Amino acid sequence: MVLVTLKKYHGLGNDYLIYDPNQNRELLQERQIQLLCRRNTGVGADGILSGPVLENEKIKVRIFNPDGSEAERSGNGIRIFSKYLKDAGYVKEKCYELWTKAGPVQVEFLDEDASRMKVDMGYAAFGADSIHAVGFEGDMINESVFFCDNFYNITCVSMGNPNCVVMMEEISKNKALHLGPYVENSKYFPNRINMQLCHVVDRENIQIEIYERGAGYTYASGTGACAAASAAHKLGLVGNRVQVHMQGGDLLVEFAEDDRVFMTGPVVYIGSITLAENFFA
Ligand SMILES: N[C@@H](CCC[C@H](N)C(=O)O)C(=O)O
Repeated sequence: MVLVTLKKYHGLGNDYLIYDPNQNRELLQERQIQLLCRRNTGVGADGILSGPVLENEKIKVRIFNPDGSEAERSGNGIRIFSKYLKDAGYVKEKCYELWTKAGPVQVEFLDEDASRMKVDMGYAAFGADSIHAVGFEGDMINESVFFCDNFYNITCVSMGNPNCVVMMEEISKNKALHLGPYVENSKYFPNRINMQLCHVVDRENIQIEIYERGAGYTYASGTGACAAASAAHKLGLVGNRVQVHMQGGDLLVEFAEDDRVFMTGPVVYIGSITLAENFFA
């Protein structure tokens, strides 16, 4: 009898399952990830964090979208996985380094129960090559691009993973649901892309709606928040400290003197799940 156990956490309503290979026997296959993430017939999640894999003194995590594809990075995923590492006793320090497919990030726990963290997300990159965009050269800042029904002003940002920030006067969930699939699967982005609709409220506040690659509409995104704030910062629309307002709540994004990006926000533990023996059958 093989019992599969998972933990569930969320960051501002962006929910993830933790699959710890040290507690379970086998690695999850693409089809199993899809089944687990289904809202009505599975456990339901915006993604799966598989780890920790402990190698050469590095702590590694793999990030999977609900369609089974692997993401290079996830901001909420990093905070969620960090809380799990604390809760499960893997990490005892106040600061530690976590390795994602896109390289390492530095995490600082801001309180005893690891429910709030500040993460050094590295630098935003705006080059077409950093998101493997086709048909563009150099930085993709404030480009007018046609998607489905209209021209949109976009700024593309790699936060380790690819993001397309669409600047708009008014944003809504319906607009994200309408435009998201066209942007995600556009011919310009053969690796697909995450989309953020972004409304700049003032120099300290922006509002975003998110449509994620491999996941669809989500309540919040850490890399999405950093990408949108970075786009607004690059365009000179915001200062060095930006509150990013999303359906699920707010993340603070800060820029250092050299434009290094820091993300601060919460994580909540939901519970532990043991799958029915025949769940994958
Ligand atoms: N929810 C995330 C981003 C997850 C990965 C994304 N869907 C991708 O494929 O890049 C976040 O909080 O950053």
